[in-house]
Amino acid sequence: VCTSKTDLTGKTVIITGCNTGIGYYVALDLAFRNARIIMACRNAEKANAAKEKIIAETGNKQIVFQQVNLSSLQSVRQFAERIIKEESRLDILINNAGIMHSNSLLTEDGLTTIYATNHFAPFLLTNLLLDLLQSSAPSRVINVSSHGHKIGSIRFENMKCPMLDDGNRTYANTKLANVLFTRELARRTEGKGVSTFSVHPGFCDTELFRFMPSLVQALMTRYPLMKTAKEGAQTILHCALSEGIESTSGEYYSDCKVSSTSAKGRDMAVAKKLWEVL
Ligand SMILES: NC(=O)C1=CN([C@@H]2O[C@H](COP(=O)(O)OP(=O)(O)OC[C@H]3O[C@@H](n4cnc5c(N)ncnc54)[C@H](OP(=O)(O)O)[C@@H]3O)[C@@H](O)[C@H]2O)C=CC1
Ligand SMILES: CC1=C(/C=C/C(C)=C/C=C/C(C)=C/C=O)C(C)(C)CCC1
Repeated sequence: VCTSKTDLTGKTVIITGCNTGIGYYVALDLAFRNARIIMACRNAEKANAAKEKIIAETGNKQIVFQQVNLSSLQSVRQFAERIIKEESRLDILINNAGIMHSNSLLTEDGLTTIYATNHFAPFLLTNLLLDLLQSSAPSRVINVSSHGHKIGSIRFENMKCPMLDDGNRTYANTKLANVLFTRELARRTEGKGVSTFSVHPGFCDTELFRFMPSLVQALMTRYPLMKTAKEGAQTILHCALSEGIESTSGEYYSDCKVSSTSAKGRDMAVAKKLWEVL
């Protein structure tokens, strides 16, 4: 459990995909801490309903919805432009949104939807907002990854269109990209007041598994060690709020402590090369 007492009065936070699941509970907790929260979500109806719930529960009226579809690079660029124009500061960026489904869908940019949403969008968004994060330092970027990254690998030759790659595990590959992106981002922002962490939230009962067969979903929810979405929010909150963890920038966290990644998750040559794709 995140035990930080940090208050966020005067601070601005962006959380992607926070109308439901783990992101919702991150937003709710940070609203209790008086943050100005920008809910970066794709569905206006769902986002506004979640926003009203958070305002009603916390009394914090500084909750704003800004529409973004993370499976569209144009939408990500437009969102970042609006933020840069309208916001004077950005203290915490939480790249939480993610999807897990078949990789046969392609975006308008010709990317596999799952790779576009889980890796290319947070990669692009963070880089577009980096100057604002740096001018607001000390600031933080949290990238929500998964232990699933441990069976992932990065294949640059078909990263944009992995459906051509038989035997791929696209979700796991995107989560490995999150781990590596975080490590290289930490290297690039060293000494600039921006800290970044990748997080495994735990195996949580959320809508992430909505595209799986209902029988599998039913079996999963009977798994006794499954966390609630609120429990899944804790490590993200720890990385966003805890004092004195800046020296671990770039690391991967699970259960509110630094955790180990796969060997591929420590390959800095691959991490650096991520900046050459897109
Ligand atoms: N649940 C688990 O066991 C685990 C989850 N994770 C990670 O945690 C993160 C949160 O997932 P979780 O809460 O479980 O899942 P949910 O499906 O409950 O929430 C995902 C959120 O992402 C949003 N989203 C999806 N696609 C887009 C898009 N194109 N543009 C904008 N927003 C989008 C969803 O919006 P909408 O409601 O409109 O679909 C939703 O708000 C993900 O990165 C996931 O990979 C990691 C390990 C385990
Ligand atoms: C498939 C399946 C199971 C396990 C699923 C697990 C462990 C999923 C983990 C998913 C993660 C970590 C996703 C997020 O990144 C159970 C419940 C054992 C039994 C029912 C079928």
